Amino acid sequence: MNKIKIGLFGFGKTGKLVAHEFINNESFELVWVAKRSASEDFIFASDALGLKGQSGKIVPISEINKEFFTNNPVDIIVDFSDTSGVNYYAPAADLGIKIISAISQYESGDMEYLKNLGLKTAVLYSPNITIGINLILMAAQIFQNILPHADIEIIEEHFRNKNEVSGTAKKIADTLGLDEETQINSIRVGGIVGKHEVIFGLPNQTIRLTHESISKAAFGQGAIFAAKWLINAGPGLYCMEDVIKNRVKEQLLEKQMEEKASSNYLQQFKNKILGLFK
Ligand SMILES: NC(=O)C1=CN([C@@H]2O[C@H](COP(=O)(O)OP(=O)(O)OC[C@H]3O[C@@H](n4cnc5c(N)ncnc54)[C@H](OP(=O)(O)O)[C@@H]3O)[C@@H](O)[C@H]2O)C=CC1
Ligand SMILES: O=C(O)C1=N[C@H](C(=O)O)C[C@H](O)C1
Repeated sequence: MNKIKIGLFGFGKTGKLVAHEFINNESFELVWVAKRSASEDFIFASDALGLKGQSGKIVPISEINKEFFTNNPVDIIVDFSDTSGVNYYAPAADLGIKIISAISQYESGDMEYLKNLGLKTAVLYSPNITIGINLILMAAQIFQNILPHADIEIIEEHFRNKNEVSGTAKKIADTLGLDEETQINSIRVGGIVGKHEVIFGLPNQTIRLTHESISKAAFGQGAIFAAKWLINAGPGLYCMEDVIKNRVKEQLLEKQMEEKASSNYLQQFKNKILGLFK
């Protein structure tokens, strides 16, 4: 089966781990990696990561344009750079290249821009692309519906020098209709990769939904999960919830088919047995 070709924006603290996951996944080929500055030391991302082969030619973002995309075709761009990465999406969308944007916080207006790009190609946006945090987000909405009177607070914990409030926490707050200014509590200590907790306070009990990214590899695994779905998606703007819901539907359908097949089999077996006594 043809491998899914990936172009990666960003080769920093997260991009390096994401590249590692894609290189080591046999369903994908990491074709190139674009970063802000040219690489002085390595030609390929695989070299920089100490991996065999020649995967992910490292190029400066200044080389990225329609001609580059035409000469270095990929199926999906995965963006772990920064908000400026969005400036390079349009020529890719024109060529039908799909886009996974994992930039955690966009400037105002950028989301509308992504929606417009979704008219041309499949665009998935996720401020936190781990499967786990998106399951928490889905569960938190269900809990809030069941417990409309609960007090809700969010705690987000990250590494010492993360300057901005977590984009993930803002998305959770926005989804639950919370006040970003007063109901998100940020902790910055050590090298915490990313931990989010949604606390539901009730008079006689407290419910806590917690997700912790132990390694940045979790973001690469989430991007892989998303890419395997997005490759078959039509134009539109999607989120991780769409991917997860689709997977749940597929699994329920498979289970229904299995049950139907087994009940048909049992019915045929019963008919054969009964036929022996006629
Ligand atoms: N959605 C998710 O699940 C997650 C999202 N993120 C987000 O990913 C982004 C990167 O995080 P992190 O790796 O920690 O940041 P770093 O600062 O460590 O890395 C940023 C990388 O992007 C490159 N870069 C900067 N601007 C551009 C550009 N315009 N085009 C291409 N490359 C560019 C930098 O290049 P150079 O090395 O040359 O300076 C660097 O390689 C952030 O927005 C962060 O919030 C992070 C984790 C999870
Ligand atoms: O900067 C990071 O590292 C992360 N940023 C994202 C955020 O701001 O929510 C996602 C993850 O928590 C890691």
